[in-house]
Parts: sequence; structure tokens; C-alpha cells
Amino acid sequence: MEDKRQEIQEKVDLLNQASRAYYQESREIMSNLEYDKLYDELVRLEKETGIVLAQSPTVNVGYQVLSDLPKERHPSPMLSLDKTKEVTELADWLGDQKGVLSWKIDGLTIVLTYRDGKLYKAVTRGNGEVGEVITSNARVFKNIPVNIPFQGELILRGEACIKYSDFEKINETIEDVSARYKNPRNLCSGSVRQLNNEITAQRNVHFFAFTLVSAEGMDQTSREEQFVWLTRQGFEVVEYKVVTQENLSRQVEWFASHVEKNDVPSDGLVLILDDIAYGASLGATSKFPRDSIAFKWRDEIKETTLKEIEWSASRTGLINPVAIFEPVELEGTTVSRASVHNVSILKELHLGLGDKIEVYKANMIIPQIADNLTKSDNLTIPDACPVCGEEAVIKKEKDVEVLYCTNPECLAKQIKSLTHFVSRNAMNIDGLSEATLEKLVSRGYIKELADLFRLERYREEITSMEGFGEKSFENLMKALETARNTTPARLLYSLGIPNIGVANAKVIARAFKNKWEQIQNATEEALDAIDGIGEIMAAGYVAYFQEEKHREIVRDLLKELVLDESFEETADQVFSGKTFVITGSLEHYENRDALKAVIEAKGGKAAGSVSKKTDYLINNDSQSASSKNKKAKELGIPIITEEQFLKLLEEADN
Ligand SMILES: NC(=O)c1ccc[n+]([C@@H]2O[C@H](COP(=O)([O-])OP(=O)(O)OC[C@H]3O[C@@H](n4cnc5c(N)ncnc54)[C@H](O)[C@@H]3O)[C@@H](O)[C@H]2O)c1
Ligand SMILES: [Zn+2]
Repeated sequence: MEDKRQEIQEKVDLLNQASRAYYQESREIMSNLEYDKLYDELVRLEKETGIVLAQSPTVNVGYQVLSDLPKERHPSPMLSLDKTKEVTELADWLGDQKGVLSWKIDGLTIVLTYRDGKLYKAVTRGNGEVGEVITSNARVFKNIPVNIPFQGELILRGEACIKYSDFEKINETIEDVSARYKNPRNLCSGSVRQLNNEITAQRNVHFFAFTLVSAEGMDQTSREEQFVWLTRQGFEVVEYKVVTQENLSRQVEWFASHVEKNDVPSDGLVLILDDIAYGASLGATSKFPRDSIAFKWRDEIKETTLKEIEWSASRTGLINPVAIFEPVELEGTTVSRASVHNVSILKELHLGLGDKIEVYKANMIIPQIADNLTKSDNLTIPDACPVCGEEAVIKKEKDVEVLYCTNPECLAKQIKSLTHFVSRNAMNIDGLSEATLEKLVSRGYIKELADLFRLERYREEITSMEGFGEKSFENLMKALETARNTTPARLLYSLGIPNIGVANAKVIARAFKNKWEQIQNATEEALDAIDGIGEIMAAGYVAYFQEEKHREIVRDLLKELVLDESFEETADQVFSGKTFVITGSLEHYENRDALKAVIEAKGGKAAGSVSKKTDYLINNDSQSASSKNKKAKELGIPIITEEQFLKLLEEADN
């Protein structure tokens, strides 16, 4: 008995510790599957021994709300939901009643109060007893009406959430990498509970109503009727189906088959009795209302064998373990990899190659390891980054151990520069989106720029990647072959040297007659002598090529590229035979000499006064009363702005 009591105490402590992290800090120290399993074990032990500790999560919705936001007590406690994983139990529970079945949205529950047709107050569920007042934040949710036709007091509950399609995009914009969120629910919680609603506004928070608590003077009798009414008031209501025992399993099937397509994160379904009065008559336990029940996906669990751990470096610098296992069918698709998230989880699972592991899809979507049955613990954590080979170290972030690449120039952290490298004016490689590049880098197929041209070796792996079939691979191979034949100017631009844009790259390449050796070894003086290249630019350029690692990048690239170093003196003389006159103040060019130099470099002439021989007058103010302007007009000579001149230059260059 003492042992059992001890076990209960330990489980209570562990569950409470997890809840504290989950609710207060928007982070997870264990998976929901693990949490629910522990919880079920605790329920079993409590039943067996008859002991229920005061702190037990089975009797408390409880965790303290510890934020700087103002607090408010709910008029009646907001409870949790009883749960089942069996459709038959769900059907028994429904009996001969009509019910409303909807997504159990995985976000943050909010209570809204409207008065006189206006949003008056928004409060989070908090610990069920006391919530946080977030009215100004709710006002900037994407789809919430701030004015509604109904004028009486209206109280409703719903879930605030961030859609999957927004999650990645928004998370990326959070500069402090360690402050980024693990899943949409965490991000939503962090976004809704902000002191500054400007941040909330940027996070695309959506609100889906699921319970009408009260509407002054209204007396609806059915939940379905309430949903329809709420829709008319301008609310988006959670997607739902009306069910009876007869069609229940079919409707559950419908939801199951739509989980993957659903952009709104969900972690199961909720079934509520349609008859409001009957539901209310059933009352509630200390933790659950009796008029509704949650349905959790069974989480089909399969046993398989761990083949390897892939260390996946991301742009955040984190190198996260991914388990690669013998393929298994899970919820209708073949799965062979699951993120292990971080070093702590890897250690807790005592993973080793050849281990028998159990895998499932969390919320029917994300593959996870549920358990390790053999725990051989034979892995070594790498001490070098799989992408750049530089030192990788284990860091502790809020009790969680993560592996981190110490090299600031690691390609994994430079996805943006890789995206630049393949862009149209650079290497012009079609079919490589930022997301694809990130995947290829994280899997170790691209460790340096030159590897892009060697992707053929990973044909098998890449064609089996999600969303990347034979056809797109073939297209990519073709695009690479075309891109391989390139010019020194493109290569120079694609390296992403500070301040060297398309135009500058062209000017420099031209100045060195397209000879790469000379381009790369240009001295500051030589660069400085080129029109349009300033001192600072020249210094940055030279510094770039002085670094051995940059020279190595280029050396390796040159092995893959076919550079066209031919040079025709006149080919670029696009203004040959043309005479320009410049007047008025300039915006783009520093002074007239700079503009003159460009004209001359292109074979043109810059004259001092307008005559019949003039082809263009460059003047930003065509209305000015200057004599040159007047003369040009008299002679019918086109007057162009700098902007138009640049266009001319660009058109001629292409
Ligand atoms: N991973 C962890 O460390 C950890 C810690 C604590 C809790 N948890 C997870 O949280 C669960 C318990 O959370 P809980 O008690 O906050 O909530 P719950 O799972 O009991 O869900 C009930 C709540 O869901 C919300 N909801 C969403 N959509 C709804 C809909 N369509 N209709 C009605 N209600 C809807 C409501 O606010 C309702 O109160 C656990 O089962 C576990 O999975 C995980
Ligand atoms: Zn690295």
C-alpha cells in the first residue's frame, strides 16, 4: 500500500509539473500521449487504492495563472471534458439523444461577452476558476466581430487558434530563435496572452465559437439552433455535424478522413447533447460537465525497428534527431521517420540502433515515437554539425538539452543565401523553393553550394520525399544542367557578397573582361577605379575573397560550373553612337560625372549642350524652365528621367 501511495504521489507530481509547463509557459515536457497515459494510470491507481490526493489532476482543472495580465474569476468554473477513445462508448453515451459532433480545436479557450452589440470583454479559460482578461487582444483576432446585431448581453465560449498554414510562417518571424514555438497551440497561447496587442495582431489568431453560454432574453432549446444563431451574429462556429446513434460512427469516420486536410489544429472531437435543458439537468462532476464528452483518436500504434538517427540541422542552428525506422502503415499512410525533437527526449527514450520502437501519429498527423521496447541506448550524439562539420555542442534551454551548431556561417543557418543563390538573376535554378532547400539541407544532401549540382546522387532519397516525385526530380536535374552553364557576372552575384547586386556584378565582371581569376583577385584599387564601385564596396569585396572558406566555396563551385569567360569589347556598347545631355539635379547617381561614366562605359557620349546631335536629354524635372529643356523641346529631343535612363540601360543589357 505504501508503495502504491508513493506511486500515486509521484504521478501526481509529474502530471502537475507537465501541466504547469503546458499551461503557464506554453511548452511541453512530455507528449500528450504520454500525459494521457500517465493520467489513465493515475485514475486506475486511485480507483484501486481509494486514495485521491488533494493535488491530483483527476480532481483539479488546477494550475495557477502566472502572467502579468489582469485576472478575473469566472462566474462558474470552466471545466475539462471526460474522454473516450471508443466509438462504441461514444454511442452508448449518446443513447437515444441527438448530439452535435465537432472538432476539438487545439488552441486556447476564450470566453467572450458582448453588451449593446459590442465586444465588451474577453477572458481566457485560465485555470478554469480564474482567467486572464485579454479584451484588447481579442479585438485583433482575424475573424471576431466587434459589433453584432444582437443588443442584449451575450456570453459565448470558443477556441482561439492559429492555423497550420500560418504557424510556420509566423514562427519564423520571431527573431529570438529560442522563443519560437513548437506547435500551433503553443504559438496561439503565446500570441493571445500578450501584453501588447500589436503582437497578437500579427499572429493571425482565429476564433471558433463552440458554446453559447447565455443570450439575454433568448431561450434556445437546441445546440444546433444556437450554432445557426451565432453564425448569423457574425461568428465563425466550429465545424460540426448533427449526429444520432444511428449515423454516429459514419460521422466520426468523416472527421477522421478530414483530419489531415483540416487547417485548424484539432486534438479530437467533442460530442455535446443537442437538447440544452436535458443536458443541463445532468449536472457536472467536479471536473467534467455531463452534457458533453471528448473523443480522442485511438492513435494507432505500430511496432517497428529503428534503423538510424538522422541529425537534422535547421536554420535556427538547432540540430534535431529524427528517427528513421522500417516503414509502417499508420492511419492510412506509410511512415518511416519521426522527429525525436531534442537530445533530452532521445536520452529519455534510451534509443539505440536496432531497437524495437512503437510509433503513432499524434492527433492523426504528426509521427511520433510512443515507446522504446528494447532501450539499447547505443547512440553517440555527434560533436560535429552534419551540414558544416564544425563543432556542435549541447546546450540547456529551460531544462531541455538541445544540440546546436556553433558555426554562424553554417549553410543550414543560411537558407536565405541559398535561396538567393538559386534565384532568377543568380544561378536561375527553377523548382527549388525555400522550403525544399531547407529540407535538402536538413537532410544533409546540401552541405555547400556546389552540392546543389550534385543532387543526382540522392535521386532515390529525394524522389521518395513527400511532394517530390520522379517528375519534379527530372525537371530539377534539367534546370541544374542549364544553370551549370553560366557567366562570371551571375556567379559573382549569386555569392551574395555584401553590396554586390546584379548591376555591380555585371560592371565588375566587365571591368575584368569576364576572367574569373581576375574578378576574384581584384584589388581594392582596381575596384575603386571602376565607375559605380565605391571604397566601402571595394573593401567588403576584397575582404570576402580573402577568407579561405569563401575561396573554397568558389573553388568547389567552379568544379561544377561551366563558366563562359568569353568577352567581346563591343558587345556591351549598347549606347554606341548615342549622345546624352544631363541637366538638373540627380537622385540615383551621385553626380553628373558618375552618370557620364556609365554612359561612356556603354559606348555613348555625354555632351555639354543640347543640339541636333543629341539623342536624349536626361532631366528629372521635364517641366523645368531651364534653357536645355526648352531647346530639347524645340528640337523634339526626348527628355527622360534617371528612372527611364536606368530602364533603357537594363533593357539594353538583357
Ligand atoms: N503534454 C503535456 O505535458 C500536457 C499537460 C497537460 C495537459 N495536456 C493535454 O491537455 C489535455 C487536458 O486538457 P484540458 O483539460 O485543458 O482540456 P480537455 O482536453 O479536457 O478539453 C476540454 C476543452 O476543450 C475545449 N474545446 C475545444 N474545442 C471544443 C469544442 N468543439 N467543443 C467544446 N469544447 C472544446 C474546451 O475549452 C474544453 O474545456 C490532456 O488530455 C493532455 O492531452 C498535456
Ligand atoms: Zn553547422
